[in-house]
Amino acid sequence: MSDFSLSDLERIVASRAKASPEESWTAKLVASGQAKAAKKLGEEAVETVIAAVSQGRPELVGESADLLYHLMVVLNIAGIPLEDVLEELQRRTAQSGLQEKANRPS
Ligand SMILES: N=c1c2ncn([C@@H]3O[C@H](COP(=O)(O)OP(=O)(O)OP(=O)(O)O)[C@@H](O)[C@H]3O)c2ncn1[C@@H]1O[C@H](COP(=O)(O)O)[C@@H](O)[C@H]1O
Repeated sequence: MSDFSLSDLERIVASRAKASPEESWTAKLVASGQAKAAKKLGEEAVETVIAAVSQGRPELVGESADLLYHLMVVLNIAGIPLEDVLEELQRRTAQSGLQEKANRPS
């Protein structure tokens, strides 16, 4: 069981965002702006989908790691703490996803 958490990744991303773009992918991505970082996140999402439907377990694990890392970069650029996302997920535990879908205004 890994003791590495998304909070650890959030801290690493925040710290590396301040590094030089020549020595850090995170800094390079942050310097390139939200449009580029979000596009990269989208690519990683597609690669994760491909891994889920047509590749093996190691590929899905690897692409999922890329996806979560790039999501952390996008959240960092937007100034949204991981805590806000976790709070939203916690709020949603009050009802099932099917209930929420059924109660949406049409
Ligand atoms: N978890 C990651 C992580 N996952 C993926 N990547 C990088 O994301 C980049 C894009 O990944 P791809 O596989 O899509 O590579 P690619 O398709 O060749 O990329 P391009 O064609 O778009 O250039 C690669 O350079 C990967 O190394 C990551 N870069 C950094 N981290 C974490 O951030 C820390 C700091 O990294 P730096 O900011 O580079 O110092 C690392 O120690 C890790 O903890």
